[in-house]
Amino acid sequence: MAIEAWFMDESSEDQRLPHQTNPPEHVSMEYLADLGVLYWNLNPKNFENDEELKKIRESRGYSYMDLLDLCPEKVENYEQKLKNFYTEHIHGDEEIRYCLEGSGYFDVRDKNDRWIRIWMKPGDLIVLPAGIYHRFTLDTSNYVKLMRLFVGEPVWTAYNRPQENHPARKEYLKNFTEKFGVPLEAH
Ligand SMILES: CSCCC(=O)C(=O)O
Ligand SMILES: [Fe+2]
Repeated sequence: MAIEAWFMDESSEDQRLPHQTNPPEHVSMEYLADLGVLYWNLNPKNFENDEELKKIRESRGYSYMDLLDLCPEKVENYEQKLKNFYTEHIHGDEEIRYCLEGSGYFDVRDKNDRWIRIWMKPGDLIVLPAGIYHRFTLDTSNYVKLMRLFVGEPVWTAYNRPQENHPARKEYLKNFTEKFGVPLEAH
């Protein structure tokens, strides 16, 4: 099963709406893979003893794991956190999220700096590469339960855009240049 992703429209309406263009422009897994985004579809009901998840964690060194239940009762400074999640940023490391319940949107910038909206639903595991500009919002269902994975001790620090001199950003752009032979415009 593939994940659903599309280019976003320019409207400033409620961030929890789908923001599809008219007509919709769907984005393939191959296109996302070119941006360095990895994807797996797993059985979310079996996350506690899933051999496939175990293999992914072992092969990629994801030793750390915790669960984030994104609702006002369970998260301190809920509104502020949601605001921060939707502020465009990068990290010095991969961001790995596995959706167990509910749903939400990860937005990532493509090589022409357009927003791609990735709809995370139960069973979707994605890896965003270090240095990719991204943000996250709940959708209109208003609830998501995510597994967070990390290599070693987790670092959640977000560096808000612009970050063109951040080593992770430079490295990400360099990977692009090597892959496509042309530099990604620095924004
Ligand atoms: C709710 S997890 C996704 C938000 C995000 O980009 C982050 O935590 O850095
Ligand atoms: Fe992030």
